[in-house]
Amino acid sequence: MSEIVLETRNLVRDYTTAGGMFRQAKTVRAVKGISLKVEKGKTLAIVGESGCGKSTLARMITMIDPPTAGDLIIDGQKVDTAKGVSPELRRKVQIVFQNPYGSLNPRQKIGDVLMEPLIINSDLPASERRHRAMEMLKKVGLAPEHFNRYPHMFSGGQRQRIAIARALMLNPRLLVLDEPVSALDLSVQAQVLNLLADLQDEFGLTYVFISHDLSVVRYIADEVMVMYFGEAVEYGTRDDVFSNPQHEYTKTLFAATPRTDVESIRARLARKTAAA
Ligand SMILES: Nc1ncnc2c1ncn2[C@@H]1O[C@H](COP(=O)(O)OP(=O)(O)OP(=O)(O)O)[C@@H](O)[C@H]1O
Repeated sequence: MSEIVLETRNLVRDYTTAGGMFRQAKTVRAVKGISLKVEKGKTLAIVGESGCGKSTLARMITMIDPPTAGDLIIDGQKVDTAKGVSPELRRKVQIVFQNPYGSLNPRQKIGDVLMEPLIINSDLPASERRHRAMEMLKKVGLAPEHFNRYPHMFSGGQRQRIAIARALMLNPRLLVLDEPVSALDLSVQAQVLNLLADLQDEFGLTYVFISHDLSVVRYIADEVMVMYFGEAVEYGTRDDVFSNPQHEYTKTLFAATPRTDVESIRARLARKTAAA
């Protein structure tokens, strides 16, 4: 039987902007009732143009920003969204942001970046924390000597690997990836996407992958949701959505998007690695 790691039922998020002397307070419904289910080990990609509510949905799933209404169910358990994030939820659900420059503290060595979640959320002894951080560095394709270096000493792709490693330190069930490769060069994008695919296989991870890049989505997703003005206008398997889009907006989006070919870069990288 399939195991559902993430379910949302009618998630809604309203934002109220403050009023002023000449302005009335206004409420904007950024997400208008999103329902979805993601099975263990699968990737749901959320696509749509800027401002359609993708990041708001990501922030609700990770409880950075609690929903205004609706249900959030993680591993079959309804989250009490009024109570804020429990330590259990923090362990199970992690997020990786687009900007690896902004998400790492420049004054913290990489080893400390990786060990921090364990200090806050576990009672592992220091030697074990260090061992786990070293192991995770290797898993994301970095080396033990990187442990004592600072973020500015790494390239963009390496920094994103560090952010992914940090997100995995607590063995989460669900990883929300908010445009994780958008800030990277195309060839580096392919490497990071490969890494994410490998880590998913190794750890049985479930992904919610937010992106505006359809070639990336075509490569990484099992299922695709297309959002438009806070609503899901399309939701289905990747092949169904790509080969037979139903909604006018999706048809226009697909027609307007040039295909940057991440898949061909991936194939080239695979050939290079095989030849090395
Ligand atoms: N904190 C906030 N206060 C007020 N309005 C907000 C806030 N966050 C988001 N919004 C509004 O909610 C809507 C959805 O924004 P959101 O950032 O989720 O879209 P997005 O699809 O992720 O866009 P992008 O790809 O540009 O990040 C937008 O109209 C945005 O202006």
